[in-house]
Amino acid sequence: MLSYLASKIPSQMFLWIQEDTEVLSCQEQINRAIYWADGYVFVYSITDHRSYRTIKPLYQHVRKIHPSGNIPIILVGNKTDLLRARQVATNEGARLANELGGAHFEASARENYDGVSDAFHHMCLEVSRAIGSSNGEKRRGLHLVRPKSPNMQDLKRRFKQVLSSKAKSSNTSL
Ligand SMILES: Nc1nc2c(ncn2[C@@H]2O[C@H](COP(=O)(O)OP(=O)(O)OP(=O)(O)O)[C@@H](O)[C@H]2O)c(=O)[nH]1
Repeated sequence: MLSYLASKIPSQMFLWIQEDTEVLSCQEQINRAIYWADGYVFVYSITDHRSYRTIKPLYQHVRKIHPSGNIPIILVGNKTDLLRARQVATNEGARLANELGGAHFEASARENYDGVSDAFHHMCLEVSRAIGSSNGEKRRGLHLVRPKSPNMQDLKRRFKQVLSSKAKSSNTSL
């Protein structure tokens, strides 16, 4: 879920976060959750090309935290029910997934749960394969404390607050 949330955050957000002491802990929480995740589901909307372009910087952020790169990822293009509003072609999604080393899915969370379920089923198989082959070694040399219980709703609310306060301050400085 973290990656889902993260996929909605503009890449510049990470820079803003670094500049803002109050929000630093928020970034830290995100980084911890990234560190501890067993797999990543990157979600974009097929009706919003900007959301698609956000995936790569987010993936690079994840790779900074996991330089080895052998963490399961999948890429999901959501909102396939909105046929006429499509801005991201299926082959664009497939190409990016291939570049990032993961599988590509398209789904409509509104229409039915089959596509969502297929994507998560695939992710679960990949995660169990990765955990099975890691021999319990994965988290040795731990440098980040495991988050107790990431509250994604709270994180999302805080991100929205930060975005709106940044928007307000840039409006007033114009
Ligand atoms: N048509 C359609 N709408 C969807 C689909 N998935 C989500 N939505 C709608 O998209 C909007 C945002 O969905 P949320 O679940 O709130 O996702 P979010 O991450 O908060 O999205 P943003 O607020 O847009 O960043 C809601 O109005 C949902 O009903 C989908 O597959 N198809």
